[in-house]
Amino acid sequence: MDGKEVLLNEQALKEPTIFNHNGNKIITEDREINIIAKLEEPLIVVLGNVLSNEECDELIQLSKDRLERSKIGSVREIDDLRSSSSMFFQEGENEVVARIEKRVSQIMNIPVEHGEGLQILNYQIGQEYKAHFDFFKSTSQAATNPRISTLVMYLNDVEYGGETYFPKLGLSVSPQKGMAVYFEYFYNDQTLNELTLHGGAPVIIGDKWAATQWMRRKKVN
Ligand SMILES: O=C(O)CCC(=O)C(=O)O
Ligand SMILES: [Fe+2]
Repeated sequence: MDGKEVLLNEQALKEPTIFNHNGNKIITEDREINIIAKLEEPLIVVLGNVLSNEECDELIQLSKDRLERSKIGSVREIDDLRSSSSMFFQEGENEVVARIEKRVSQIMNIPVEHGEGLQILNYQIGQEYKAHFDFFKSTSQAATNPRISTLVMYLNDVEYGGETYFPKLGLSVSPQKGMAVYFEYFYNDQTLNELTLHGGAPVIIGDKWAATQWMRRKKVN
């Protein structure tokens, strides 16, 4: 190989991803998910038809009396970074949660047992989640079982604001009921992981409901 060929090969070589779906659909046990848009590296995938309208409404109903001010980090502290309210479901807590966990595990290609409980988030006007990384600091205790990927599902349409934005990539995803955005940050190349910096933009009109699934490298507990 001459120098030029080596260079071309290096450029063509992408790191393997956890997400393993090609084509325009993901066929899970109980639903066909649409692959709408992809950024290749770091991999970010916009997905449609992840949840039915009824599932979105049910998740809101089941969580709305259990919301508390959101916390951050592996030690769960209150911080200005995040002004939303949220709650976690226990794994398999009820029928709809169990069904969604199973589907999400097939989308994310990671066993259900590696998931932190499904988290429901509610943002009122002006509330936001400032730009952050979902992975833990390498110095934190939780880093022995790192977070590797995230799926943010939208449970309602937000009239204005509330986008999930990736400031280093100039990308933002508007919340649409039943749709989701997937991203992963388990690359060997740490610069790729750092490109997954993201936030939930302030809601300007309406309110925003979302469900987040964070996956870990190993089983949780
Ligand atoms: O609300 C959003 O759009 C983003 C949520 C998020 O970043 C998270 O739950 O980690
Ligand atoms: Fe996040």
